[in-house]
Amino acid sequence: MNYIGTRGFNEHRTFSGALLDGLAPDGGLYVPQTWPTPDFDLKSASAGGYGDLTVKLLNLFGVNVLGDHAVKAAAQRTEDAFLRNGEVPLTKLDDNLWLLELYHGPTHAFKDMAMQMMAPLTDAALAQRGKKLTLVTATSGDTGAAAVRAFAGSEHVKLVVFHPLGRVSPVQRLQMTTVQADNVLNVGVEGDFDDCQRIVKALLSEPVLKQQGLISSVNSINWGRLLGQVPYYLAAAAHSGADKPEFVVPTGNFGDAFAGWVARKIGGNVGHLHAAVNRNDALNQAINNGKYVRRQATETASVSMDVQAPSNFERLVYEASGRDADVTRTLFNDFAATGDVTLPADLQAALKAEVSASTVSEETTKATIKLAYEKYGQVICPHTAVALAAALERRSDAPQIVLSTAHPAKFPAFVTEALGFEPKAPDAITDLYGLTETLTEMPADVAAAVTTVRSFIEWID
Ligand SMILES: N[C@@H](CCOP(=O)(O)O)C(=O)O
Repeated sequence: MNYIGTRGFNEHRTFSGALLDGLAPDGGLYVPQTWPTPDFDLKSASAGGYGDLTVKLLNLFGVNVLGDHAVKAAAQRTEDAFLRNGEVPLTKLDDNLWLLELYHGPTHAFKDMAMQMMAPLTDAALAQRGKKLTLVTATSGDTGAAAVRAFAGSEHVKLVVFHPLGRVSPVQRLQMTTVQADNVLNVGVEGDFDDCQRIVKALLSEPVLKQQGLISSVNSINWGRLLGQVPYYLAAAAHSGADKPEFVVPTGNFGDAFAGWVARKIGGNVGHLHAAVNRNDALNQAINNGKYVRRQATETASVSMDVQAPSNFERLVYEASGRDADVTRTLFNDFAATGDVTLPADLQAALKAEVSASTVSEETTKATIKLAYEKYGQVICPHTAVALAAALERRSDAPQIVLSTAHPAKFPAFVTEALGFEPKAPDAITDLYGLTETLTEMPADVAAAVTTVRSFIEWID
């Protein structure tokens, strides 16, 4: 299994190469050269357990270049982050309606599954090459916390996490800034998530940094990160017993929804995919109105979804255009230059055939948190509420699985406003309050980021 880029990069990287590059050298995103056909039954694939399913899936996508030991370690760690008391965390709300609780890992967000897996895989890839690595990562809250948790203390990795200053929840910030590890640097950027992601993409091809050693990212632009999110679609679909359930996904950088697309593409028991966004709805506008426009992100309660330039939209465009690298490159280069592109009508229609999308207001988000508690007895986070609201609006006889992506105690203020009481927090969250924080601040500027990262990574080979 080799990987190529969405903008025409065709040098065929192995999984290991794609993992350590993060982005293809021409700025495109890595995708498998061809979509593999599993030689195992995906519908019953989780019968042997989540770890076993993950091993099969990782091998299918060529992760075995890193050796069986690394694959097994990765699968074990992702299983530990996924299960709730040893079980698939699927909660039935109603006939044909489930919540998939993806927040039972160490930082109480769905990012833990893939990030726990990325740490042993990255270690194995570096050991094979005898190299060290700088990881740069943009976060609107959950990715950064999960990355810090997974990589803190790693001997071979230095991790720099950029978050929009004052625009992640206090718990998310504490999860990042209170981890005192020499190999981790937290940077608050005077801007929004899209500024952070733009900076990260620029750093990956920055000549001075590249000269100093390997540099990659653990955002979902990295194929390895995204692959770690595929198994839970298959496990949830199998566990529900439903035939081709629809998945409704709270959406920011579009990595999670695209992982669902991958699960379906390789023949998984996955039906329709719906991306639910908050009022930062560039993705919804692109899919439904054919206009992809970059606006400044505004703050919402579902803060991790405050994204206006969702990176994985590029993978969807590549696939929907029939893997047309010229169309993809032109569209995303134009978008980077002007921030305003109109999609060709045939491309828009093709995108719509793959994924639907809708926008949920702040008012509806709050009302849905209340409804989830009163009708279903569930306390949910604002991101989950966005997806549940979208699912309820789409309700038919079709089975639906709503991804519940974070613990409500990561967003206590808004959840308390909605419910009139504070969500019960696990010890891992209450223990954060009062700890010492370490944070560097910086303008939303690539040159400033280069200086910041350079002075942090002087040990690189
Ligand atoms: N919602 C994310 C934004 C980054 O997404 P990723 O999937 O590309 O890592 C966050 O919480 O940071």
